[in-house]
Amino acid sequence: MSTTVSVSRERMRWQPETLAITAARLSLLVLTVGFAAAAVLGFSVPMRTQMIVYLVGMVALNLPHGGYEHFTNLRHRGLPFGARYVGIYLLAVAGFVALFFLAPVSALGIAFATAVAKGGHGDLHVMDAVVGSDHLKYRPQRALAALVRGGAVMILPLFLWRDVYIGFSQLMVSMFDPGAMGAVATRIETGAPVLLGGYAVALVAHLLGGFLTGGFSRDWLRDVGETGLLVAYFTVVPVVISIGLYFPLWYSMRQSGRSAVAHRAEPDDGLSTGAIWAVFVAGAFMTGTVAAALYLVAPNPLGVGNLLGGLVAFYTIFICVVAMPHVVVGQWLDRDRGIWYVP
Ligand SMILES: CC1=C(/C=C/C(C)=C/C=C/C(C)=C/C=O)C(C)(C)CCC1
Repeated sequence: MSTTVSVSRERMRWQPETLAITAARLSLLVLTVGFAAAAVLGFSVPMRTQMIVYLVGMVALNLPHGGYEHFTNLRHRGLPFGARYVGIYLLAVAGFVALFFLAPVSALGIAFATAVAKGGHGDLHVMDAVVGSDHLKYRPQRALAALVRGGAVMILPLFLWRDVYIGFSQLMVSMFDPGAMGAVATRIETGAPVLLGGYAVALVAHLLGGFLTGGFSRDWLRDVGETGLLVAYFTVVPVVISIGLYFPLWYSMRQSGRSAVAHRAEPDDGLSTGAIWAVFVAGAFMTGTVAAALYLVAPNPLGVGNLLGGLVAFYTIFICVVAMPHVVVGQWLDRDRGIWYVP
């Protein structure tokens, strides 16, 4: 009798990863429904409020998770590996900043591609570890899944919130070269319908392909549900808020669920609290130094608009400058483990 009770309690007790995935889904669902209702009732959120939400979401909620991601990637890896990682990472940061001076429009394109890659590939590994990805049987299928999930973040808002999107893109480019602004606007204007068409084709191919290889399975159904939620969220929620809350509420929340699964599978490395604290302080110091250096070298660090807009533009360039090597060095050059490690 008591065994039955404890077994059913065990089943009912939620694992951290289940909680994280559910919380992420619920957060985006509530925001999507709320903003859809607001739109129907004719309410709109002032840009000032949107920018404050973005900064709080990205700086206070998302940045700490980025530090934690680096920490878990370097944990268990030894000093030579850590030193090599940090060295290549800083070189990549410097190279990316240099590209913003040489070709700001192309660099901005790489920054946007970083957001797509981080969102998409990060989510693919969450599917592998927690949600289920058995219906994605072939490599091109997995690449398409990552493109569709990450593309929802950057491609959909471009079409639906075009003026705001272009305005901020111009602001970001103006940090380095206000003269390059005209070129950005026309490139984005002409590229938008092509990108949206491509995205629609990729979306249908991804969902159909998953059905063909996985059938009417639980994993496929979950994929349809989550992909649909992302598409609805980025369609309905105004772009500055949608991107600013996607990273903390979806990306980071779900990655913490994946990390919970990864930790369970590996032995404790015995790092003392003091050592963990020291690594975090060193990481925070390095991050702050990169931000300060970017502020000092950029000709117009806060762009040529108002202060709040300038802060959004500066923070976005900064986070892309540190995120690009995070994906390239931390994941794609680190074949053994990478930032989205799944045991
Ligand atoms: C296009 C665009 C934006 C770009 C956001 C980007 C590019 C965010 C990247 C975030 C990353 C890489 C996070 C990593 O953890 C803004 C500023 C929201 C304003 C509206 C238009």
